[in-house]
Amino acid sequence: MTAAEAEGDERAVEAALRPRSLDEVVGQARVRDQLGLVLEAARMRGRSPDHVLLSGPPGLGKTTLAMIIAHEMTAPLRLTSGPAITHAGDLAAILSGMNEGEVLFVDEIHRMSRPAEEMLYMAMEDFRVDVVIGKGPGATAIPLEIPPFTLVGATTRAGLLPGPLRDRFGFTAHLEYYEPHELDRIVHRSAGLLGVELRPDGSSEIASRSRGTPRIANRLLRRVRDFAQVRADGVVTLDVARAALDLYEVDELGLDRLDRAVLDALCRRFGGGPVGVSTLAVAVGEERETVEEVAEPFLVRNGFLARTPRGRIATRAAWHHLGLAAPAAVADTALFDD
Ligand SMILES: Nc1ncnc2c1ncn2[C@@H]1O[C@H](COP(=O)(O)OP(=O)(O)OP(=O)(O)O)[C@@H](O)[C@H]1O
Ligand SMILES: [Mg+2]
Repeated sequence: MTAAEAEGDERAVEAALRPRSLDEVVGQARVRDQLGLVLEAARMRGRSPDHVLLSGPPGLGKTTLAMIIAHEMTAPLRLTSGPAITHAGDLAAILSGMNEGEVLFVDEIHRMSRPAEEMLYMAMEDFRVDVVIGKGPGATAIPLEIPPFTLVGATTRAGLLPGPLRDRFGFTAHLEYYEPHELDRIVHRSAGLLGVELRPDGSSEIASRSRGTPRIANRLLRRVRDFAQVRADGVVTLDVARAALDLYEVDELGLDRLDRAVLDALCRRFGGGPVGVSTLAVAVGEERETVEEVAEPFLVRNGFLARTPRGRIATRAAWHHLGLAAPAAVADTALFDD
């Protein structure tokens, strides 16, 4: 199997594990309740639901919820993403092809170009866009009606969305990291779908190392399953889960190789900081975005790293976790928590 095939395979498994209806969604009780109400009310009125913004760190269920919204409304779903819309014309082409009641999912909506964003404001509010034909003094704007639709936007960075765009969403759901008992249920559910035999303590071991993230829980489950099949009798017990996760360098707290590399660079190379996130990213050989959106939220949440106006600093817990003695000046996390 080539790397591309393997990745395609992973994506297919991920799709197979996605809950299809709100009832199947584990955790996020508040979001589920609120969204359920929005959808139910829209169904009663026979109208498209209000535009929905889903925000939160990667892997918590934004794409899943977008698909569920369409499914619950028995509406077709169109998928696109901010980076794919480089010109306003790209968006005009999508919008002009929409049918009444359709759900348009724009992933990474914070990465849309400015002109497209402005066109979207109008489309969201008035279900109309102005398509500009030609350039310079001869340019004319042709108004184009769009049938009522529901925009579902997803972003890992709600803070980056301009106010006017944020305000045009009738409902905003912020997804939170999952509790270990919720991840435990997700692991059980996925094991059932994948036909993996799982002991309760094996499952909770996977859940507790999954950084509060369903996608990671599902990925770790698959790696543990590999290990169980090849090195054991196929059953995921506590010992099997532990041995497999150690092999894949996921530690007891769920820190993976990137998380540890970030902390390691921060402490060993930069004396605990403060250091800018770009510098830190270069030091670990990763994109700034990856460090900022994948590693940092988890490290901040667990009190290993703090964001300060002057840069990132390692907390006492970070030094400890690496087995290093913290310099006397290292402050307690609480002072810097943001
Ligand atoms: N509440 C949930 N219950 C059960 N499984 C879930 C839940 N949320 C997410 N998952 C699982 O986690 C996987 C990742 O979810 P999803 O793709 O929706 O995340 P995302 O927020 O869109 O991430 P990204 O920001 O990277 O696009 C899905 O395949 C799904 O199986
Ligand atoms: Mg997604």
